Amino acid sequence: MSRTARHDATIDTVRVGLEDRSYDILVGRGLLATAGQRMQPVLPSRRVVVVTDETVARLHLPTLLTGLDAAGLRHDAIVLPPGEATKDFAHLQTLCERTLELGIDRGTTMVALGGGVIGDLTGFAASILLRGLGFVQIPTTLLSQVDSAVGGKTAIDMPSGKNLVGSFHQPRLVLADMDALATLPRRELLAGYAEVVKYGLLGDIDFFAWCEANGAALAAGDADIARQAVVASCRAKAAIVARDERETGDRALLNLGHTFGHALEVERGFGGALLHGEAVAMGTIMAFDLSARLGFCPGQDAVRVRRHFDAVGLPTGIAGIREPHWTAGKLVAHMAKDKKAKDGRITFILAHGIGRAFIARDVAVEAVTELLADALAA
Ligand SMILES: NC(=O)c1ccc[n+]([C@@H]2O[C@H](COP(=O)([O-])OP(=O)(O)OC[C@H]3O[C@@H](n4cnc5c(N)ncnc54)[C@H](O)[C@@H]3O)[C@@H](O)[C@H]2O)c1
Ligand SMILES: O=C(O)C(=O)C[C@@H](O)[C@H](O)[C@H](O)COP(=O)(O)O
Ligand SMILES: [Zn+2]
Repeated sequence: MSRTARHDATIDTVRVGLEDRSYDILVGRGLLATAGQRMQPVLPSRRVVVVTDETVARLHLPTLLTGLDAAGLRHDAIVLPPGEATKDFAHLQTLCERTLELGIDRGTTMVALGGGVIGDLTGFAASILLRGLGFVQIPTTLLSQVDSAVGGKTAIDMPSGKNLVGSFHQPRLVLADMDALATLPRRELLAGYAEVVKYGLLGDIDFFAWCEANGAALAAGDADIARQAVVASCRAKAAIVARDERETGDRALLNLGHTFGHALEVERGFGGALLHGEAVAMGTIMAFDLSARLGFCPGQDAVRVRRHFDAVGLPTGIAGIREPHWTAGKLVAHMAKDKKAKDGRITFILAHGIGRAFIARDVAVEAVTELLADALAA
């Protein structure tokens, strides 16, 4: 079975079906405080190393540690600086050295407590430490709950591109505690929402309509709407990952908005001026605009996508972030380093309409350059 889902009063369970690497995603409240007991069945020993960032450590680490104590688990914590700049080689080295100094063994489990930065970095460290440790994801941002904690892509950024060094390494459990979202700044909530909308845009027009109806409430902090969004997103991602774990086909659809978005992130630098989800929102609009220009997609669908991102308060154009030295050519050069590129050609995720994304390998670079030049001039 590729996935299952059941509901038991407060906790939803979504199964990621990957044979002997299958695992559950639990979505609900109070999961940090009960994490030790919930993790125990997937731990090879009673020892865990929690990795988090300074902000999350202050807000949520004490609750998690209480939960680990309650289950009698031995734990250490490693706290790193917050932000995208931490997802680099230097912090990977620090994390590996500090973990090894703790005297771990192959039965030790790494626990990522935080957003996608901590999850991607910790997952990658877990995949290489002692040639592979188990790890558990405890995502605390909307983005990490709906996307990065699920599916086993782990990575660090390189100066030349996003996620260019990494591995596929599935977690053994994902605990998405909805209580954690209560402390998340609105800008981060919105950035995560861009990846929620992605699931509707790539394959489910009804879910996009749900987003149009509920996005404003989610952005305003409605916890029940957020929970529904997390469950629906995890179901959508689990289904894709179960049929294409290593992105040999369909999984590339999850990259909708990312060919453009990653190029914007690299050009802007990894310092927080542009969040990943914000770049994905801008990139998704560009992908729909390009689809419309190339005649694949009705122009009204591209307008509808832009209108929704605009309505919830996500940035929709690059005017606010571009710097004077940016050119369409530079952005295209970044895209050429994208991991989806094949035989020297950039791969794009385009759409025949809302909910109908497809993988396009033969897009004329002139059309992309023209679109970017227009966006830069707007
Ligand atoms: N592996 C994947 O499949 C995948 C998918 C999507 C994105 N990503 C990656 O995820 C990263 C972005 O993740 P992100 O958006 O979670 O960013 P992040 O990890 O930088 O977290 C955003 C900010 O929110 C703070 N924070 C986290 N939880 C909080 C909470 N509960 N309350 C208050 N503050 C909190 C963090 O300290 C940080 O400053 C990018 O590097 C992106 O490439 C990976
Ligand atoms: O899980 C996936 O597959 C994704 O593409 C999810 C994306 O939201 C995420 O940003 C991912 O890290 C991008 O992957 P990459 O392979 O382009 O680095
Ligand atoms: Zn993403």
